[in-house]
Amino acid sequence: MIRSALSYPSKKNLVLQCLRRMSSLVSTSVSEVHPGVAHVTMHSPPVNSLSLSFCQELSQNLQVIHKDKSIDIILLQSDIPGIFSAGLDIKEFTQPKERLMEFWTAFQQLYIDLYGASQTTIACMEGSAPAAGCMLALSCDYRVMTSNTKAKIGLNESLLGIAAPPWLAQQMMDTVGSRVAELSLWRGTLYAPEQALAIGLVDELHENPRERALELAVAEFQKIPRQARAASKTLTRQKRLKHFHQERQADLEHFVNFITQDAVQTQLRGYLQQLAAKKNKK
Ligand SMILES: CC/C=C\C/C=C\CCC/C=C/CC(=O)SCCNC(=O)CCNC(=O)[C@H](O)C(C)(C)COP(=O)(O)OP(=O)(O)OC[C@H]1O[C@@H](n2cnc3c(N)ncnc32)[C@H](O)[C@@H]1OP(=O)(O)O
Repeated sequence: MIRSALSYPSKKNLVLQCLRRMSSLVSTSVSEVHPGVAHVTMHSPPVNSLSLSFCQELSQNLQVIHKDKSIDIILLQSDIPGIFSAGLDIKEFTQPKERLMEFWTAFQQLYIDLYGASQTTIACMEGSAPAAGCMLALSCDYRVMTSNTKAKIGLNESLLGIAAPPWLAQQMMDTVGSRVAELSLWRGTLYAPEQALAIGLVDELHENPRERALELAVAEFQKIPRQARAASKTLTRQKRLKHFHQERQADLEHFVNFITQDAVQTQLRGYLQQLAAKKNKK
């Protein structure tokens, strides 16, 4: 579905037009909302879970925006009320080995494309962001979250009987510090907005994260020279990305070996049943 949120009469932009054509096929849309500022909107109901195709599409859109020199700020958002992203699509974990490899490779690529984006990126979270949903937010430069207490954010992988990959754990440590990250990871804590703000997992709470993110982008971030923003990002992220590229193949093998263990598969099936049971109780 195409979002025609091109509320600003910008110059013709072939790249964005091309993105809109691609986006009409699946579950992300891209629109320029202000000169230099693009919304990337996730809309894969019911919960924006990151399936293989969703990861690939989001990556593809980010790669095209990266090449578009007219865009210097990306606002990542969801159009599903109460949800930013439910994280990885758990059903993907039960697929055959070849598919698992393709899936994890696409997820790794999404991390590279978002965490490594040269543009300034802002996560506008109007709802929950567990696990890889939190990864999307952690990969952005700035996080604005709804103040609605129903929303939760964090790395809850341990509650599924699995663990976050090392590079995601590292993002958490870089953001909230080692000790808080350590406790959060083994407890699988999902934080309410005020708690997330208190530990520095998000940067701001707002009733309307989209409105606030656009205001920040235009009134604050665009006033900082673009090349200085990009260079500052390189300072803090280059080392992590280099390490990630070195470990990428090992990370893939580790994922497949880990996720295909019988005990892990049993845990995951149980977790999916819990989700279904919760829904039936509603
Ligand atoms: C040392 C070890 C090193 C390496 C290890 C290697 C590999 C391990 C890799 C681990 C990485 C994991 C990252 C992840 O992202 S795992 C996914 C974690 N996500 C969750 O736990 C979220 C679960 N969902 C929820 O909590 C809620 O759904 C949510 C709060 C998001 C929304 O709640 P709401 O009440 O609005 O909706 P529901 O009724 O719960 O759900 C609606 C339907 O959506 C389905 N659903 C929800 N989440 C997922 C998901 N993540 N994947 C697939 N499907 C999902 C849910 O079952 C409902 O489906 P239906 O019943 O309608 O069919």
